[in-house]
Amino acid sequence: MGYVIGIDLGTSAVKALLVDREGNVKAEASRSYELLHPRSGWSEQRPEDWIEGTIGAIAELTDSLGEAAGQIEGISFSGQMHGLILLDESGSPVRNAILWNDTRTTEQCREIERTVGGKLLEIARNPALEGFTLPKILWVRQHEPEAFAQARSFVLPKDYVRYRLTGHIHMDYSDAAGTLLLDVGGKYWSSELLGAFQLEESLCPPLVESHALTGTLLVEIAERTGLRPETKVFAGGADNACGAIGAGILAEGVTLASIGTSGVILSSEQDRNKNYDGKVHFFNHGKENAYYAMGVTLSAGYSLSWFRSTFAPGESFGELLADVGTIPPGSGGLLFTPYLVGERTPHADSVIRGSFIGVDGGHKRAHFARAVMEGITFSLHESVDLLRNSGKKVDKVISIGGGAQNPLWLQMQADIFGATVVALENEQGPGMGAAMLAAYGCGWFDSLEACAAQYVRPGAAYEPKTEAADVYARLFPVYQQVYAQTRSLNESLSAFRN
Ligand SMILES: Nc1ncnc2c1ncn2[C@@H]1O[C@H](COP(=O)(O)OP(=O)(O)O)[C@@H](O)[C@H]1O
Ligand SMILES: O=C(CO)[C@@H](O)[C@H](O)COP(=O)(O)O
Repeated sequence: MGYVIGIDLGTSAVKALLVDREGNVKAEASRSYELLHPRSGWSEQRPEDWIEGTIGAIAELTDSLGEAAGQIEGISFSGQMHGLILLDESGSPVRNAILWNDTRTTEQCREIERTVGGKLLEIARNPALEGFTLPKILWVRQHEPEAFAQARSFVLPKDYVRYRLTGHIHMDYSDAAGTLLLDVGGKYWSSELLGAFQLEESLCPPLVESHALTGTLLVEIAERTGLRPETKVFAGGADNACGAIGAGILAEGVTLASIGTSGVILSSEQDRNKNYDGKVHFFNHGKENAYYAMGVTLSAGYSLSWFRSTFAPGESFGELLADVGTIPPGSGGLLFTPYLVGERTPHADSVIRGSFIGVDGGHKRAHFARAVMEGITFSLHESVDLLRNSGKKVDKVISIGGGAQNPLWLQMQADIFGATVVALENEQGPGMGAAMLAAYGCGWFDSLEACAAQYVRPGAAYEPKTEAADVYARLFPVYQQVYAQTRSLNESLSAFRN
């Protein structure tokens, strides 16, 4: 036998998966950690929480295996994207990590646009958005010059964890693509972009492929995790790249829908010159020399967990959603827009906030819960529309993430997207993609495709139902008007946020 471990460093928790050579998940463990919101729009985490959580989760897996833990050959990572960790000379973070869903950097985004204009789309292939890494670097330099002066390099969340496990600093292309400093087509740090912002190239870590071997474990980490010091550590990739790998999306033709904290519609892309004009993100895939296009809803699953913790504290998602099936599609005229922390696709806007529109005296809690699910799915449908309008065929969608655990939500996705929606058997999200990178890196397979053929197991398929699909087709244009009609109201309300 032989095993690999896939670590998914998510926003709410780190999840570790123990996978055998045949692709069976033998054990899983997770550790959650705090999300800090020191001010409205700010979102931070303590990097040390990721380390403790990761070590604890791996130790739980090795404990469950006992003697056989010696057969774990490799580990790899999937990580929440874009988060900035600045490291000082000794490799310690100079401040907390600033995360992908932090929107404090609007001013820095405008500065980036003024400084490099169209070059950004040409080189980094993406527009300046608050969540990306470069604006965060500029924010720290401007607002916390003492912390910035100590910084010698920057890494992304999973790179920091890998560094602490191995003692070596690297970044893979799929995650580097979300920094706005990578020449995405050329696969190198852009000296033109770095120079434009007077940033030293030495700040940027060496670049590697996602399946690259980056080292073995430090002795102290081996002792704490129960792994052998010779365990191979592979670079890993951005969570969305790993989600796509774990769903077998390695070529064009099938689309990914992921409802985690954020929501994503993703399509693999072979042509590195494909031009989406910045309307959707364009990043390097975790598969060598491949790419993907993706639209992002910032608060997808987060909208539902916000709703639960605010209006149904202590209830499970199952309890919260138990009556949603009794409410007809359209939630009795109640619409929700999921802009709880601003939005990315199709409205790059850090000021906009969510709304319930059409509240009626007859609405019960279940109408609100259903409206939240529909609003999240409508938001993802805007990304489906963008892909379709750019020539992509979206007729089969693999659905992953916590949201895929609910069959009613899978049917709703089929009805709203107008496509067949397929769930995975034993859905494990991006952690499975990370495990596959380790399995491929260990040489168990000749290609990621061969690994996917063995590891990815499609489950139930959901076809659009005509009646519901018709209701949603009529409601979607109404949903689309809410953004424009609440934009200036939110501008005025922003002064009251703290
Ligand atoms: N049983 C469920 N039914 C519906 N939605 C769920 C369920 N469990 C989790 N979710 C949704 O999935 C989200 C978490 O997804 P997950 O993929 O674990 O997130 P992340 O990787 O970002 O931490 C929750 O915020 C919630 O909205
Ligand atoms: O910012 C992005 C993608 O550009 C997010 O998708 C993050 O990568 C975090 O994802 P989850 O925690 O929702 O998986």
